[in-house]
Amino acid sequence: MIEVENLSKRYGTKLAVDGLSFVVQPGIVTGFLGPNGAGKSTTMRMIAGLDQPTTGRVTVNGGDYRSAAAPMAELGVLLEAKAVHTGRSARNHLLALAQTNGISRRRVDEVIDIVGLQQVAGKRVGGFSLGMGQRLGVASALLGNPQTVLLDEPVNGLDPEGVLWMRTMLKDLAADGHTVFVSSHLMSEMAQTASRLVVVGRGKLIADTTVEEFIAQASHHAVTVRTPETTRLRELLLGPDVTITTAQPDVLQIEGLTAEHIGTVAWQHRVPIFELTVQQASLEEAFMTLTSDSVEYRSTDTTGSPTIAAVAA
Ligand SMILES: Nc1ncnc2c1ncn2[C@@H]1O[C@H](COP(=O)(O)OP(=O)(O)OP(=O)(O)O)[C@@H](O)[C@H]1O
Repeated sequence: MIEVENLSKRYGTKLAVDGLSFVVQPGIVTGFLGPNGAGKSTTMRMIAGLDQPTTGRVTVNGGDYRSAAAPMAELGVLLEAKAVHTGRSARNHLLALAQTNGISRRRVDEVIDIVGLQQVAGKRVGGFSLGMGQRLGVASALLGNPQTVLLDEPVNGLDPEGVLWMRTMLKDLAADGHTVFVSSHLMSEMAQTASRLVVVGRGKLIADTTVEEFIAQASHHAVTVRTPETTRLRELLLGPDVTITTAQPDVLQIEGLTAEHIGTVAWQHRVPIFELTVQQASLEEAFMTLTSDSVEYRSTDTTGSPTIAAVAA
């Protein structure tokens, strides 16, 4: 479990993290989302004990994990590209890490298997692709079989097979009772991986909720109806707080009524319905809506980047 209480971090005049409080529970994957510069990495660095909070506190598994007898069994961390001896093989890198932390050689082979680096474990890390480097980073994080794992953008640089592997591995870890806290810019990926979301913008908490609630909050609750009798159906449904627009000659867009209500009225008045669809925002759309006021750097290209990877002008 990770408990973050009234956490703030100031760099000069910049308040990078502003009074954040949230709890990351074991047994599920929790996603950490926010536009560029929202304070995700700073928060993760403070959780990992690599940065000192200006105010507030963090506990991992109920205490200060660094003073635990075996810190690597408490928290496994994958932050941005790690400093690794590029001349060393992946196995030797992990062996060195294991030795200094009292971890067995057997566990080194286990984590190499878990991350799928068996074929290249003897090769120099310097020749690794970004994706292989990410897998090695995950292997290091898992070496101590930690109760809690903290991963900053772990799918960065992974190919589709690697992304699928990461998703499955994170879910398996959570299903085994671990606490899994993972940041990503890839909203669609988070939708498939995480059960809960902590969303930040300009250092502040925007949402701490389930993926479903997050999407529902930002959805317009519009219902699309396809019928050959648009005029009649419109007359039957119009009322206070109901907005009906004609999307196509045989398609109505209805806001303010549930699909159940629309379907029942149509059935009662023998109006044929060929389609009745509840519109739901995608996680990308929900994210854009809820964080639109907190984007620090905005891209001038508004053609719909799926990643909100905003560009500083
Ligand atoms: N060492 C530092 N000195 C000064 N400002 C910093 C420092 N580290 C981060 N910041 C600022 O704090 C804010 C939060 O940065 P942070 O890297 O935590 O955001 P982020 O959500 O991880 O962003 P990204 O998704 O781009 O990685 C940014 O405005 C950043 O410029």
